[in-house]
Amino acid sequence: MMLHPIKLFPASGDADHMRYKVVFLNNVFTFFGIVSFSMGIIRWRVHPLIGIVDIVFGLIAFALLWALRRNKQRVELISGIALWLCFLQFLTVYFLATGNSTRSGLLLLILAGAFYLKGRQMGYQMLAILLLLVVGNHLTHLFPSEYGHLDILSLCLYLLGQFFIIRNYECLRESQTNHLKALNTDLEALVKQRTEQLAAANTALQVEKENLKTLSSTDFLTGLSNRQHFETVFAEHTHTVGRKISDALILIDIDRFKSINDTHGHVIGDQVIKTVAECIKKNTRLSDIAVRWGGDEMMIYAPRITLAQAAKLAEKIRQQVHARSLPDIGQISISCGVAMLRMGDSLTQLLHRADQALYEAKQAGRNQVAISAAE
Ligand SMILES: Nc1nc2c(ncn2[C@@H]2O[C@H](COP(=O)(O)OP(=O)(O)OP(=O)(O)O)[C@@H](O)[C@H]2O)c(=O)[nH]1
Repeated sequence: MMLHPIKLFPASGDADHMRYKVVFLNNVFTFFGIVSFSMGIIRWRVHPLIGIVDIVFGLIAFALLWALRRNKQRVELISGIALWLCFLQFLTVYFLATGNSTRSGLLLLILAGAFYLKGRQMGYQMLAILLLLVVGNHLTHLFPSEYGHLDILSLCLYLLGQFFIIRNYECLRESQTNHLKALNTDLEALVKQRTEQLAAANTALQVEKENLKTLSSTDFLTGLSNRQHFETVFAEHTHTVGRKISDALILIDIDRFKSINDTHGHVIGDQVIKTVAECIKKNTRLSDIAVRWGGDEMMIYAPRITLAQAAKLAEKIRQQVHARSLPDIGQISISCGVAMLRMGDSLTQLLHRADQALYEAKQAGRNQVAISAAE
């Protein structure tokens, strides 16, 4: 349950972080001002000096109340002034008044106020000053006082008793605060640990996602893009491509691959496919897409390229493949068919022209590049 300070007078600006002190001082000034002022008027006839002192301090209390209402942020300064004025009034009343020991209760108020408003150090100092003054004056009789030995003893005991209660309460509060702080530190560490774990898990997930994405778009054997990925990219690309398209498709097929497989087995056949794929990868730009279309058929889709450049690229790859000598097999060769993308072309139409060119290359004796007759 949340505890709230008791308000004698409603204090505005309660959102202030020092509102407890402000409310406390508001109450003290109001209560003290009324009491002191009234007591001053009552005492006026019996003891004019004390009456004047009471009235003056009552007025000062109202002045402080007014100052506090205008300057809440200066609560520390105002509370300091109030404390010392209170102390001053105690001195005047204590040393000048006669015939009444009840006002010594003011001592207890000053001590509690010092602890509450100014903290432990000020509380200790005030306790020492008050004890010294009371006991010192009683021993030296510097100022006239009607307090007897027992009065002084009980006063000192009240002061000490109050001090122990405040001190113990402070210790209790401190241990509770420390306990809360320790809990908070544990909680912060736990939150930090969990956040780090979550961040690590998130990064791992991202990496896994990227890996899966790459895997789903890559041909396992060659590392080239797979057919499905190319079909998607081609559809997106032709959707956004402008009027000035100049893209080429180079269709590549390994010559007499069936007989390589039949003679040397599928494992060696796979090696041949990988070798051709490496040559293709080595000669493609970042903007090109190298694809394993299926079986021993691969292709390069090269955007922003002329027909002559595409044919030259195909020829270069053909020469490089032919220049390689594979263990057990020796030389291998490829045939290439080149076609250019036309406005409104579907992939099937483009492929059909490239395939026709490839067929021409095969018919003409293989190990060569042919350009589509439609170009
Ligand atoms: N090793 C291996 N062989 C494959 C793979 N996929 C398809 N093949 C084989 O590749 C051969 C394809 O041969 P074709 O392209 O039809 O004919 P070819 O012998 O290359 O004759 P030309 O193309 O006319 O020169 C078939 O024997 C398929 O079994 C694969 O992933 N690995």
